[in-house]
Amino acid sequence: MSEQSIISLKNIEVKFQQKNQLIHAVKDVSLDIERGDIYGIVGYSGAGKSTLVRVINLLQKPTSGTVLVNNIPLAETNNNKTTYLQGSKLRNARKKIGMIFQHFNLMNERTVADNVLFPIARNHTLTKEQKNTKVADLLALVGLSDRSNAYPSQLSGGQKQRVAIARALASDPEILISDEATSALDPKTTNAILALLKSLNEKLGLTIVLITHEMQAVKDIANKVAVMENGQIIENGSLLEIFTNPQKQLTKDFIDTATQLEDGLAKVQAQPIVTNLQAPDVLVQFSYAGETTGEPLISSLFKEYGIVANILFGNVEILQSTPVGTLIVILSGESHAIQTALHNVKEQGVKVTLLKGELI
Ligand SMILES: Nc1ncnc2c1ncn2[C@@H]1O[C@H](COP(=O)(O)OP(=O)(O)OP(=O)(O)O)[C@@H](O)[C@H]1O
Repeated sequence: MSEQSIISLKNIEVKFQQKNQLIHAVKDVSLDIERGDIYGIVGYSGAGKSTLVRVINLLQKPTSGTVLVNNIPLAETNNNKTTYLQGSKLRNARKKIGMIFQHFNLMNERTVADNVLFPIARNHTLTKEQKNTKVADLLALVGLSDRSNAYPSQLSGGQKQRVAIARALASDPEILISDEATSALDPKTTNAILALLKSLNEKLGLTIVLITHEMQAVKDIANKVAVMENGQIIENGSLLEIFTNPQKQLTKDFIDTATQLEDGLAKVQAQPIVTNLQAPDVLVQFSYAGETTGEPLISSLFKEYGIVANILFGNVEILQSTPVGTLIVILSGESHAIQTALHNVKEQGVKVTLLKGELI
C-alpha cells in the first residue's frame, strides 16, 4: 500500500453460492486508490465491477481479502479467517464513502431538498438551520438551487443524478463511488455529469471510483484506469499509460471504441482508394503521444523520404494534458524509402501498425 492510498484492496475474493452453482465474481483483486484519484474501472456487464466496488464500503462482504479505507480495516483476512468491521465503527467508516447509481435511487415521495437532507436528518450535531443551509449549499454546488421543492418525477435524468450526487455528498464523504452513474443518460447530459464529478474532485479533493462499461467516460475525467474481465483486473495504470500502450486485447477494444478508431477504420477500409491499394503503397496507422505530433510527422515523410501521405482518418485527444493522436494514412513512394521512413518514425517513438499492403 502506498502512503497516499485512501483505498487499499488486497487479494479480494467474492464467491456467491447459488443453489447448485458457485459464482466466483471477484478473483484475487488487489488495487490501491490514492487520495484525489478519479479511478475508472472498466469492463463488460458481468465482469464483477459492481461487486468489487461494493466491497469498498462492505455493502458486499468479501469472502476473503483485506479492505482498508483511510487505513481502517473494514475487512481483514488473517490465518484464513476473515473478520469485518461492524456496528457504529462500520457506520462511521461508511459515512466517508458516498455512492451514486445508474437509476438514481431517489425517494419519489420526497422533494429534492428532503432527498438531500435524508442522510443528515438524524444528525444531532447539526441544528435544523445548519442542515437546511447544508442542503441549500449542496443544491447550489450541483446547480439545482431552483428545484429544491420539486419532486423527482418532475426532473430530467441529469437533474435526478445531480440530486443523487448532492445526497451522496451530504455526509461529507472523502470517496464517491459512481456505479454506472451516466449509463442511463444521453451523451450531452453524460458530459455535464462527468464535468460535475471532475469539478467536485478538484474543489473538494473528492476521490472518485468510477465504474462503467464505457471507456469514453473514463477517458474524459479519470487519471487512472483498471480493466476488469471475468472477476479479475487484467490491466491497470495511469490513463496515459493505458491509452498509449495497452497490453490486453480487451483494453485495446475499449480504447478503439472510445477513440472511434474502430468506426474510422471500418470506413477507411471500405474506401475504393484502400480496396484498390497497389504495391508498394501501404495503409498504416500511426499512434503517437506527447511531443511527437501529427503534422511534422507527415511533412517529414515528404521532405526527408519523398513519401506522400494521404490522411484518411485522424484523431487527437488530450489526455492528462498530453496530446495522444492516431492517424490512418496511405503512404506512396519508393518501397525502400517507405521502409526506411517507417523504421525511423518508430525510432522517434511513434507506434506503426501496418494495416494493408506489404513492406517489400
Ligand atoms: N448477490 C449475488 N448473488 C449471486 N450472484 C451475484 C450476485 N451479485 C453479482 N452476482 C454475479 O457476479 C458476477 C459479477 O456481477 P457484477 O454485477 O459485479 O458485474 P458488473 O461488471 O458490475 O456487471 P453489470 O454492469 O452488469 O452489473 C455476475 O455473474 C453476477 O451474476
